[in-house]
Amino acid sequence: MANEAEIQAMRQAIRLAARGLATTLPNPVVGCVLLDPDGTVVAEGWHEQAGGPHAEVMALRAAGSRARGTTAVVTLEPCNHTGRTGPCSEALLAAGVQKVVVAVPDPTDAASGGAARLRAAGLEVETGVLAEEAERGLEPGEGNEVWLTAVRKQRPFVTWKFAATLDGRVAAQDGTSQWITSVEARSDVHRLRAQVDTMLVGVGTVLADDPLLTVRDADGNPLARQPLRVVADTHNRTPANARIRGNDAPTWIATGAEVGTIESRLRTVAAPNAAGSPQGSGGQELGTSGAPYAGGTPYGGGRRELDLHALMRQLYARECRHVLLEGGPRMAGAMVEAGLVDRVIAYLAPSLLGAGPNALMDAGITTIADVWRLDLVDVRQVGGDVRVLARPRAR
Ligand SMILES: Nc1nc(O)c(N)c(N[C@@H]2O[C@H](COP(=O)(O)O)[C@@H](O)[C@H]2O)n1
Repeated sequence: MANEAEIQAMRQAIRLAARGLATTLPNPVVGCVLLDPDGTVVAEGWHEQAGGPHAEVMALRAAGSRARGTTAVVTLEPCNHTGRTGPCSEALLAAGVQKVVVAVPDPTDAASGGAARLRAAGLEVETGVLAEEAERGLEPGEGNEVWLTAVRKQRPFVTWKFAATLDGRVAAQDGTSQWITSVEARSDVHRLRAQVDTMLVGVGTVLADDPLLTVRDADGNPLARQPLRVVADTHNRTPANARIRGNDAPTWIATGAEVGTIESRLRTVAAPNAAGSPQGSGGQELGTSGAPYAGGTPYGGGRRELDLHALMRQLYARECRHVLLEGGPRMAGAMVEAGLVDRVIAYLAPSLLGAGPNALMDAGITTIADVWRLDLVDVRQVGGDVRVLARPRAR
């Protein structure tokens, strides 16, 4: 059983870990606190960036010779491998640490085994201490959930973000959409973008909005570290002069050539109400090109559509761990239907449009029994808008 001092130290380690949220990908966020036998904090450390020292090594360096005889309280099982840096299990042993308290086991084949190694060397090792808090965060979205989910599922964690009016519209009937939400909400989105390594949009969004999709500071200047911008575009319709092709950040136009496409059955839908489905026509849904749209998991106009699961696997292989899905409604629908959305962040403006596209279209849900239910994680006001953070329930 962890004692009170160790539990308090774990809370602090979780807070420390969160300092790395915008800098550690593709690595986890990890925090470490060293306690002396009285429960007094000797030193702290956190993982700052991939390739840099791990949290345990940072704490050991800060403690120096005072590390001997301490208890290391760490949010992720100490690694037991040589990757970009050496094994933390050996560093803890060499420093003379007596006990190790861990929140979450390392799920990777490569690095796990630290707890067993330390036990084999005679140390007391306790695991599972504040595991839920370490994974989910003390503040919503500030834990190691992104990395843990990505590694467990072998695909990037996907956050779907949208901004809409209270009646769920993401644009007006004429297609105009700037700006639905307040300047504060838009700044909040840039904080979110800074925490991801990939941004994904459908080509419809590129054609409609010509977005830049970079991370910018409060003055509008691009940050040094920019996520990879990915456009799902099976029909190669991203214009040559689209802003997303600019040099501000890396871009991948995913046409299917590298990812693969799948053939999908044609889905007919009930005659839509004109306001809710601008492309709807006489009961058969049309693709963005006007060709019959083949619904289902894939996305794109016509029958040849991007294999979204393959796209996620490819992104994972490129070391992408956190995808921010930024639009549009059909892309979001395809991702939801594919079971590829792990978190939803909605910015809702206290305004109404009454017509125009909805945030989510054609997610393969036709009856209320199949409604996509989510758990509310956090609701707060941002500027003049409301931000809702929700997590899908397992289906
Ligand atoms: N326990 C622990 N503390 C940290 O601070 C960490 N960054 C990790 N990461 C684990 O080690 C792998 C990365 O190792 P390199 O940075 O390449 O040396 C990472 O995949 C985790 O399993 N663990």
